Amino acid sequence: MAKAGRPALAVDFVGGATGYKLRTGAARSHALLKATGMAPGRALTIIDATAGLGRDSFLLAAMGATVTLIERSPQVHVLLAEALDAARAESPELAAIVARMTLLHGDARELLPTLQADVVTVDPMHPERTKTALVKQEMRLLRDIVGTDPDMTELMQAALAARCSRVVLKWPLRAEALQGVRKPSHQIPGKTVRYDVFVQPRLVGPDNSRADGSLTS
Ligand SMILES: C[S@@+](CC[C@H](N)C(=O)[O-])C[C@H]1O[C@@H](n2cnc3c(N)ncnc32)[C@H](O)[C@@H]1O
Repeated sequence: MAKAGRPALAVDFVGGATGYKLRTGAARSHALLKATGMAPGRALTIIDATAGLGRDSFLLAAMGATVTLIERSPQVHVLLAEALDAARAESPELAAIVARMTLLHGDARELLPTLQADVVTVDPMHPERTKTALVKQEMRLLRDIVGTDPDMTELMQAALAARCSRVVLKWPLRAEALQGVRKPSHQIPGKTVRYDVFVQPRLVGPDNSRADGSLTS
């Protein structure tokens, strides 16, 4: 429930910032696309391990990816489910995007070992900035519900152990690297956040098969 005098947290794929990015074409040059390795004609499968307000997932699905969203907060999961339903009913274009999105409720640390995708994205709640006015209101509302994600290192370790070829961590531009997580392969800076990209070593099984089922020579 919203605190007195404060608006309630809302997830909106039809209007708002998400809709704006799509309408103006700004989505096509978004740094997240580069970080995930998306390119025209390259439809990736992506697991968004921290779905939150679903904006990153929606952007990726709108650009052609098939996205599995994982959210552990029951309240946020309900908001996401309702927003997906609303977008599905809004127009055939939005329904086509939503058809590429699958929402799961649960803890990604437990679900990731059961899933497989090209890319896993992780965007935990970022450390609070000293100038709290700079934190967008919707992030403050989200933090009131989900807290601070103190187990984000464990989540990153689960992501790095998952069956995927790339992990992307969204993190504040100038923040220290997460303790207990290996160095990223490279970083892609945005205006206020950066994307730490971890290219995964190719997994080869005892029978010379790779994680994707193909055989090594
Ligand atoms: C910063 S928000 C993500 C915002 C999202 N990238 C977006 O575009 O709206 C982080 C979200 O991840 C969720 N979360 C954190 N750790 C999680 C975990 N281990 N499993 C599932 N969800 C998790 C939190 O409940 C919160 O809703």
